[in-house]
Amino acid sequence: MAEELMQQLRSKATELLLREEWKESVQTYSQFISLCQVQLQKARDLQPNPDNLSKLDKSLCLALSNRAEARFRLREFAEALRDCDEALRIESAHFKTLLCKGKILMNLNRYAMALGCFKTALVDSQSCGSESLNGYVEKCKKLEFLWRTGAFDISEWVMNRFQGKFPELSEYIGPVDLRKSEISGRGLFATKNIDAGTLLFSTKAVAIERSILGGEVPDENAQLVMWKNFIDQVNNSTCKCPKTLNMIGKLSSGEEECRLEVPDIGLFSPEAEDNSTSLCFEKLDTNRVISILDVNSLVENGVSGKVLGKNGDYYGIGLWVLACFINHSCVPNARRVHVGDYVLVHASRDVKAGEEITFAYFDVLSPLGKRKEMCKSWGFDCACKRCKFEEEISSRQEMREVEIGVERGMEAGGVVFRLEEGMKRMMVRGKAKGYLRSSFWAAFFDAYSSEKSVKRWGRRIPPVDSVVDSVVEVVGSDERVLKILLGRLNKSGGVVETEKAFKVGRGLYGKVVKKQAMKTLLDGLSSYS
Ligand SMILES: C[S@@+](CC[C@H](N)C(=O)[O-])C[C@H]1O[C@@H](n2cnc3c(N)ncnc32)[C@H](O)[C@@H]1O
Repeated sequence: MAEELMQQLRSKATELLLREEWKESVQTYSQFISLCQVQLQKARDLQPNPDNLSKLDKSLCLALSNRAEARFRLREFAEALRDCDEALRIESAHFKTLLCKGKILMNLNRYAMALGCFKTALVDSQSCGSESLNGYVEKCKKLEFLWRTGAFDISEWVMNRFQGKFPELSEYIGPVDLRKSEISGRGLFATKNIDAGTLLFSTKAVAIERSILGGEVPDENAQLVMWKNFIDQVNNSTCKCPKTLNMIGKLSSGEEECRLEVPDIGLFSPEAEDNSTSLCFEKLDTNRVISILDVNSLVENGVSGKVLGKNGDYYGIGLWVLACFINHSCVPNARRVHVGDYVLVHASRDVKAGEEITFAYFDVLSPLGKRKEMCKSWGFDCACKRCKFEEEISSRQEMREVEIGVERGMEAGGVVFRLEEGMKRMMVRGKAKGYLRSSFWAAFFDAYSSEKSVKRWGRRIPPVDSVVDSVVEVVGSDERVLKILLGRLNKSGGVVETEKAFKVGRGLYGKVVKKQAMKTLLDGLSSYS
């Protein structure tokens, strides 16, 4: 009777699996597995018949393996892994299970462990002769190497004008660590001296919601739908994966950041184990999820971000957990490049060991007043060195004169001239000069963009090079600054300027774009008006 029922359930579950009806297949396999486990127990207790036991064990192992495959397709990775481990306890070299476990681990970016599974399966695969297994081994080796070394290279894809598949990327944590921040709560810090363009980390989104939002005024309804879908996705991920739940639980929801614990950066490594032994874990309250997303989600085309290979109307919002620990500064030193579901964060200028890694949450090539407004909309007051310095000199006559010039629509060259003269009188030097040039960048940009203006103001305004140097020293590489530099390069074309353009380009796109591909990007930028 029981045998007959088991037979029926097994046939039905297999059929559902073949029809790719994953959810129903999981349900039917679960019924089969429960029944099989009861039968096994009975067989052990009552009539220890080795043949019968072995037959039941084999059936159970295969059912667990198939349920794992269905759960994998449903992206229920934690449960799928549990099934694999249970199946492997019955038969340690079960080919199908090893393959499935390897695929799950690869999806979780746990490359070293995945490679272990594929290699064990390979030993046993002579009889199976699996070509796809060799493919997995090769892919996994490559990703494991990237994860260990951070030696990313997206040049080929860039040179193909972003056509075809995204380059294969892995997660990676470079020379950074999490510590208490003087800015607010926790922050990310450089653990050694880093030069512009160095990859700091790469991480895959927990969730991303994308849409094409065209038009001048973004459609509010479409944005609301996106936001709702995004929250659902995050809730879904936390329900399916205890590690994701644990990571998201560590993020700030905006209150009393100074009291938040500093998590070990290892928690965000793909190789970190889920430290929950059971799958019964607490859910995050939806209101808390919303607050966490409010504080931590990033738009793909943010001021310090660049989405490669997408058009202008494209809009994406996502959650990349390690990036959530990066505080804002008006003197930022990091940028991000979005490639597929990954975000690659790199230094946008040279960074010293121990320095905090910071993003520009908004356009920092803007004056103090505007930056203060933007900070307010983010819910904090910025207390960076640049803001403090500008606050201190804001009442000086020289600064008032520059502001009046801007307010009254004075010619850009005139504003630049007033600012430079004012800085001389106030004896503003070094980095502080870069602070003010960055704040009045719009005037510099306009003054250098027009031939007429350059001719008219001639030597009364500083050369492009020195302004670019001081602005990049303060805010790191920026597309608008690079465009001005490239405009100048098109006219003069010197070796020094070319080298400088490449260095600023590295700060903008990161060293993951090598020289030839960088040239493609720079050419695109200089032809874009
Ligand atoms: C993405 S989180 C950054 C990490 C956060 N400090 C933590 O401990 O999790 C963004 C939040 O950090 C705080 N924050 C970031 N930059 C700041 C700044 N320059 N000044 C004050 N607070 C800042 C704000 O509370 C903001 O909502």
